[in-house]
Amino acid sequence: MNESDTSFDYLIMTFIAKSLLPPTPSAADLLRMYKLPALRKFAQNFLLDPKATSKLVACAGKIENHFVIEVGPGPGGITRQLFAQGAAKVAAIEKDVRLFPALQILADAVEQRLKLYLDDILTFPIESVISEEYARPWTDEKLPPIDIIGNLPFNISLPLLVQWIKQTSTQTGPFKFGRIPITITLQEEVGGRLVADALMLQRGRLSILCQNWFNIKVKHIFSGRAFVPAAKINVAVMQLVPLIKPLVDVSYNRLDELTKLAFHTRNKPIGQTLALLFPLETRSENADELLSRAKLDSKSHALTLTVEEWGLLAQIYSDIIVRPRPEHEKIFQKTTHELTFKLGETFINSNSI
Ligand SMILES: C[S@@+](CC[C@H](N)C(=O)[O-])C[C@H]1O[C@@H](n2cnc3c(N)ncnc32)[C@H](O)[C@@H]1O
Repeated sequence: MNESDTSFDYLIMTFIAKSLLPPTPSAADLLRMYKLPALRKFAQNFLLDPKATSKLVACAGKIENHFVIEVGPGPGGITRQLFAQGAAKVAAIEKDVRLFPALQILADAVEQRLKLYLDDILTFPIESVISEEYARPWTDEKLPPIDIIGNLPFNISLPLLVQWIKQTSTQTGPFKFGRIPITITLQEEVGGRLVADALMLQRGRLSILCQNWFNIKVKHIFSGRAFVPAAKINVAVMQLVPLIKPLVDVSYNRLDELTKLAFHTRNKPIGQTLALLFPLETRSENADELLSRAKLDSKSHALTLTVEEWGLLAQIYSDIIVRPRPEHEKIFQKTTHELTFKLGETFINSNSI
């Protein structure tokens, strides 16, 4: 938290919070009242200090009259700040049933404006709770008055992020309502991977996938001590705003397949790695075509390539594998199967990035 967040700004926030929210016990009081220890299985590291929760919500920008989807409200510390900063409505999805009596107190105080859902955010259809009145065309410069906000449970942050990137790439799920900005906490190291440029060691599959579809900013870094219980690492507040046009118009699956393979063996020259995408019988011919059409040297390394170069590679790869060559298709399927076997479950089939 920097200097300017403390004194005057904080007094104003507190004043506004009081004027917009009827008096209710604080999130910390609710945890004490209901005797709710944080549970590891739900990756619970609560943000209870109102200065910290107001900072997190401020990272989302202006949310006045917005519809907010909150991931994992916990005892409601961030939820109350959403109302304090003017959210019109909040849909909060929480998996831990123990927290509902505490959250219900807040829901009663704000009447119909807070809807609670006992569910798993990984399978919850977010789009089903957003009403059409908040939608904006994808191509509008102006973002829709909808936000996804959350102090995410670390154990599901990566699969959730991957799901949102996929949905953004096809403008489906909640993103059928427009370019909804996402403001979330991630481990600082993971946040670093999202924004890592070419040549940075943190650069990986996640950097390429995120940067192709989002404008990403690190908005704030919390020390692990800001959380209850304290987190062992620093935590970054990241904001991801979907781009009107991706850097490269390419399918998520192709870009994912290519970067998964290339960053798995990131120290090898790209020519060697990318050749593995193709069946043995056509390997050298296809790999040569891929590199020459992308104007890349076979000795380049994964870390040196720009998102645009990855995108172009994925487009050409797509081109090559969908070519109508029945015998090629057969061989290709066989080789992919062999690859899965050779490199093990964790490689081709894993979600790990
Ligand atoms: C890091 S805590 C944050 C809690 C609260 N927002 C705060 O900042 O104090 C993560 C929250 O997500 C909830 N959670 C964990 N897994 C979840 C899932 N799959 N779906 C929905 N909520 C989940 C946890 O129970 C917990 O309340």
